[in-house]
Amino acid sequence: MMSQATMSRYVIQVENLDVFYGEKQALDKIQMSIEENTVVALIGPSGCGKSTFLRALNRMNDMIPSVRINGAITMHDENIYDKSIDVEMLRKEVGMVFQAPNPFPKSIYDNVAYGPRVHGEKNRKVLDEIVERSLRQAALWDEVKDRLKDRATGLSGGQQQRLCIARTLAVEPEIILMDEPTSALDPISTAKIEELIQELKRKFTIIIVTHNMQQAARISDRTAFFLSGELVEEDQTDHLFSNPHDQRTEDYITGRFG
Ligand SMILES: Nc1ncnc2c1ncn2[C@@H]1O[C@H](COP(=O)(O)OP(=O)(O)OP(=O)(O)O)[C@@H](O)[C@H]1O
Repeated sequence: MMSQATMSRYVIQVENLDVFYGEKQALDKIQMSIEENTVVALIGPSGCGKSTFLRALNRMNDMIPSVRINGAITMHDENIYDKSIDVEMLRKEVGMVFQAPNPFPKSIYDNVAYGPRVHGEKNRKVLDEIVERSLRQAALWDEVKDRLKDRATGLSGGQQQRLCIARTLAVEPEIILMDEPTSALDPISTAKIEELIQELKRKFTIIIVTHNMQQAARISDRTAFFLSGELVEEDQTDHLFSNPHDQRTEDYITGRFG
């Protein structure tokens, strides 16, 4: 056993990650270490590889037939690309929230209970507890507690996105990936999700793709700037925005291209 002091604070270590779609290289030798209980923002122009990087972290790219991956992503001292890895378990540990809210056409309750049920939970009392806890963690409980049997698709866009976050939390992940989770939402719903992210990082590690640099600056501890498949710079968010090391980062954050 390692002592507490020598144990890595990094929940994710990415080493020399290449991702190809057929002949096209989408990520080139990415190195990044991610500490627990932080929010990491991924920024960069369209097509630079942000979503590809995010999807590499829970092996969502595996579903695309032409994909080829080199390098390693280590979580808890295991390479998630090892043959022995149970991808279903990995996706339980590393949850994902998408750009457009995508609740199932089921009740609010059944959306949140979905994951635990898939993993074998049948006890109604336990499920009730999970649903309430997850909805509370997603700051949605008070708005929906009297209508848990209503269809999720009747909720507002912002509520649907918080429901999708609750659905992710229900299986108790360690890491939450978010791919532009507020880009389809109005400013008030966006502010609620941003506030929620600040709350969630006490318990989870959050990696978020955003096109919005103000959002990255508001909510993240660290920011990673990608360009043409390369990780140009990764730093504490306030440093990256106030004192970037690379000219390309400076050009991007000052709006010279994008
Ligand atoms: N399924 C796929 N098949 C082939 N090429 C793909 C696929 N997905 C992404 N790519 C290519 O890989 C590169 C990186 O795409 P990716 O979606 O990761 O970028 P991004 O930074 O997330 O872009 P955006 O901000 O527009 O979502 C792009 O050139 C894109 O065209």
